[in-house]
Amino acid sequence: MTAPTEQALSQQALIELLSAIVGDDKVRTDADSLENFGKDWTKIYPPKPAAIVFPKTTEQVQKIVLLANQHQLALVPSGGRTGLSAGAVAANGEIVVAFDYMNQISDFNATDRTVKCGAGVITEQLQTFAEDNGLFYPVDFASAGSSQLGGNISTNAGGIKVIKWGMTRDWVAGLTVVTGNGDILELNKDLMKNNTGYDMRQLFIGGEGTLGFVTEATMRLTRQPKNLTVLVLGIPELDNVMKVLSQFQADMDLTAFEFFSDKAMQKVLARGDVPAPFETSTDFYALIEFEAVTDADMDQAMTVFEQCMEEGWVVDGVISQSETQAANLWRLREDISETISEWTPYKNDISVVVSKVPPFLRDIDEVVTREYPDFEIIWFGHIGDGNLHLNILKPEGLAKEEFFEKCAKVSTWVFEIVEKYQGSVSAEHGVGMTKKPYLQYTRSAAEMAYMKAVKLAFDPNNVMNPGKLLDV
Ligand SMILES: O=C(O)CC[C@@H](O)C(=O)O
Ligand SMILES: [Zn+2]
Repeated sequence: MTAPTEQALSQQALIELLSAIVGDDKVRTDADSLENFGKDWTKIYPPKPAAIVFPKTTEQVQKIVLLANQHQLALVPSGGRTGLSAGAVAANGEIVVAFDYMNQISDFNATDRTVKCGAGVITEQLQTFAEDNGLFYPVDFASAGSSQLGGNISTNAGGIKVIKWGMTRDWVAGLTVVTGNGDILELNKDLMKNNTGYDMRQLFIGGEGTLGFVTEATMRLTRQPKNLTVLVLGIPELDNVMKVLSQFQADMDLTAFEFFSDKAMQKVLARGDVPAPFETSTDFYALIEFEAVTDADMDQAMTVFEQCMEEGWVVDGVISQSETQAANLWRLREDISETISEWTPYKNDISVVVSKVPPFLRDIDEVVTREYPDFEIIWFGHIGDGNLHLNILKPEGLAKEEFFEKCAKVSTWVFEIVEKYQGSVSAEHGVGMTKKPYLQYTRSAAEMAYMKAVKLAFDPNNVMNPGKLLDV
């Protein structure tokens, strides 16, 4: 459906054509909107979009894409803009397609346990909807109050419950997308079983809007968990965190297993919003969550905790006795990212298979402590999934550019270790612009050539989020 390419448009003509599709009041070019909708949480690249457009239907998105093909315009999809890899940044005069008005929840089906969501539905909106209907949407993260489903799907967002419930991919029953060619595709039609060849739905999940834009999704829901209980344990040696994980997993079904360093926790505590978990301070902490359905579940957790104490892996611990206590313990972990954003952190979001975490972590920690003697290093993450967040904090007096340059150099060594362990340079935050130069540490040259071919099949004129994920 690609239309022939025509002359470049003047700004005025562009606004008129966009307004003809979505209406005058759904196109914005004021300075505040350009600044706000042109960037995500990375804040590295100065935003410079040409216009922000707010479609209300899939057909309007299709018309915008056809227009982009006709005039060689670049489109950037925009959801809650909570991304950390600059996947939704418009720094080069692009048109931002914001999904805020496509936020309807409809077609709830209690038998199939599915519900249809516009791309602009906020994660928390879906979580609340599920709860109101006696069900549960389990993909959760600190930014659930502002992230949108279209963005979650396009980045295959993970979060804090992946160990039990998986990533966003596992909850997408069907998708409506507009491809870079301007075709509307209904992918998988919400089926549980559908072995009819390539599952193209999966290409759009985690595709970062480079093949097309997700406009609607049917999401799966599940039963509500019962009495989620949180344990925080003090673990002096990093190596022992994984021993604690194995010990708990041998006997229990966990809904989360997270870790954070004392340095990370001290930053959160310094804000004064949440109390310390216990008096002893250790270099590392694990946060464990499980369903305490019966007294036996609680006894089991206590038995494993005592075993870990006897082994000397754990020196202190606390268990939540109420939902409020559980929520406060979670804040020790969930507030880290936002708290440290004050220090303009250089972010790494790396992963390996769980069994390789201890040597992987040791190798990387050695490199970063050697190479960053003057920088504060903050470790935390979803260690139960093999996913570590390594944040390097910028010292106060150092210019941002110099800091990022130094970090990028060390990144290469970090990613060589990632490659050696066959890990990922982006476990859950996506590639966007920040990780694009490092994709080859995780993807082979042959894989990347196929990825480019796929991109061009769906988006031959490279109008969909160009410059993100990979260059074509
Ligand atoms: O800021 C980060 O590095 C991680 C953010 C998020 O993925 C988290 O797990 O809190
Ligand atoms: Zn994370």
